[in-house]
Amino acid sequence: MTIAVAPSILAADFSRLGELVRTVQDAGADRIHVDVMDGHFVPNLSMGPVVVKGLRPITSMPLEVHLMVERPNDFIPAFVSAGANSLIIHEESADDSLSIIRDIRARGVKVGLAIKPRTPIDVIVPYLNELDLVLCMTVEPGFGGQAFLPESIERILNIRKLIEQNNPTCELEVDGGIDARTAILAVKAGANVLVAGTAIFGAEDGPAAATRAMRDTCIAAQA
Ligand SMILES: O=C(CO)[C@H](O)[C@H](O)COP(=O)(O)O
Ligand SMILES: [Co+2]
Repeated sequence: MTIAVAPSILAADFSRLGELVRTVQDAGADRIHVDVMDGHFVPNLSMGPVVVKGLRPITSMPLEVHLMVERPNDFIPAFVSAGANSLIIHEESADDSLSIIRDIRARGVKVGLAIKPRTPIDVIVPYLNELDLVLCMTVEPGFGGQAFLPESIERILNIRKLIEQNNPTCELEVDGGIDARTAILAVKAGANVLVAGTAIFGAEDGPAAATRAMRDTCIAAQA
């Protein structure tokens, strides 16, 4: 399966956001990950549809929105209108995940389901047939810059098995503490989409070199 690198703009310098997005695009990033936090589902605030709207005309990369919010249903129309290409909701955030998943797809955008590190992985099974992507959180959601949780590896292996059994075209994304070292472990366990914020936008040698290095090492790990 193709490996995709998804820089998370949560770690970017917002005064230079457009320039940095173009930099990672030119370096081979595959999509941009937009972390949306409401101060309720997670104890932090971040960004909303205006950021997606602002980025839409300056990049050809797909914009994927990771909704860490209560009542995700309330925000779907605004993100779709702003130009999001995929919306990822948390299984833990809504009682009616299936109807929200169907609503997102009916609006012509891709749909993903995220689970937090302590959520049993089996919760994804009833939805798998209708998903484009499963997001396995590898830190507690809410903040960038945290350390990858090592117990995630077994979860990734087991989610990959569920995907192969139920919907082999579904992507498996990992998010949280992904750097060159943990990306290789995640890819070997079965992940194919790598979200990285701090490791890309906080890299000493800059976001372009970090994007290229992550792509190259993951492709090598997969071979
Ligand atoms: O969803 C997130 C946090 O809830 C972020 O996408 C994630 O933390 C990426 O940041 P970093 O690579 O710095 O860990
Ligand atoms: Co995220």
